[in-house]
Amino acid sequence: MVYTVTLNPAIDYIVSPAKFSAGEINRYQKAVYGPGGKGANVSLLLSSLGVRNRALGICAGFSGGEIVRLLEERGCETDFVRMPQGHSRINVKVCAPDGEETDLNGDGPDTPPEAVEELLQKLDGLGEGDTLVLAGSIPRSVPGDIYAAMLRRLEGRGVLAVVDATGEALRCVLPCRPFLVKPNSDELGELFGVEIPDVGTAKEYAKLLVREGARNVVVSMGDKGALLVGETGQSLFCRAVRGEAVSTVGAGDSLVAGFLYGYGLHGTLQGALQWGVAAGAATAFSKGIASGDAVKALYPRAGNPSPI
Ligand SMILES: Nc1ncnc2c1ncn2[C@@H]1O[C@H](COP(=O)(O)OP(=O)(O)OP(=O)(O)O)[C@@H](O)[C@H]1O
Ligand SMILES: O=P(O)(O)OC[C@@]1(O)O[C@H](CO)[C@@H](O)[C@@H]1O
Repeated sequence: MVYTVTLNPAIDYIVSPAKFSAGEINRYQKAVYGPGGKGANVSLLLSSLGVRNRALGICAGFSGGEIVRLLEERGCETDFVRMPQGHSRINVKVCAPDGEETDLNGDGPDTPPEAVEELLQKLDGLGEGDTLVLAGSIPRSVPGDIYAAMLRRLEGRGVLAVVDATGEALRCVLPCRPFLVKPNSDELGELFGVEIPDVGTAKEYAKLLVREGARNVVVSMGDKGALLVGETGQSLFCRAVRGEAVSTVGAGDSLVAGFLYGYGLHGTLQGALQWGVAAGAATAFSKGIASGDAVKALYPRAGNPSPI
């Protein structure tokens, strides 16, 4: 069973004004909103692809209740810790007509140690055959090494760990030997204080993450595609599917969901990467997270990942 953890879930409110300029009143006609936060997005797409999973996390207030309701409405099993104070964030995504996207992501509610402890206890039942996806930002009030603490708690239980995090939260999980980490190229660059202009440079720095302990690293590179570097030294590149992007919000999370779906289907990293790239594109080409059917329809257009 796959479990996703979203410590800081959100309602994503996506607007596409006909014109957008900072400092002015920008009017929009229609908005699309849905449950968000990286782990929740992975759960949404896995459910739509028919992969049984449970979305875990911590939420609060009217928005937290709505996030859980919307997830369940879309077929996700959920088990969130509900805090009595505060409210989960509402993240506003502005898609400008020129294709540029602006994200307004909140800090999220204060999250006390008791809420984190309650969540940790929910993880205690995981074991052999389970996959745990830890994805998204860590609320300010939660220790920055919480993902590493979760993985240490599960050590020796045969749980496959997937981590989509940035900065120190990512670095400190590496010694726990996660099955997969998925930085995008900017996040990988930030980790080493460098620019990642091309696939060759991405490969060089992804290898360093493998050396620090990651079993597999996927570097997502937006409309270029995605690179995989594995612990046995293999590296594969899969070019992005060509098409018109509508909103790339959640494309990285979709890549993670597609990767897990493909890995379950084929049992190979190659198959996993190809499904991941198809899923990322399916979400980039739609407003909100793509449906499983849209991913399956795009899969034949995703090229075979090839050694690089
Ligand atoms: N414009 C696009 N056209 C085709 N495929 C895309 C496009 N944008 C993203 N993708 C696919 O989705 C994958 C993930 O996208 P991206 O690298 O933007 O992730 P991300 O930065 O982690 O996104 P987010 O944080 O919003 O989830 C890419 O590796 C690519 O395969
Ligand atoms: O602030 P974080 O946790 O880093 O990212 C949150 C977020 O931008 O990530 C998802 C897209 O990947 C959205 O659903 C959500 O709003």
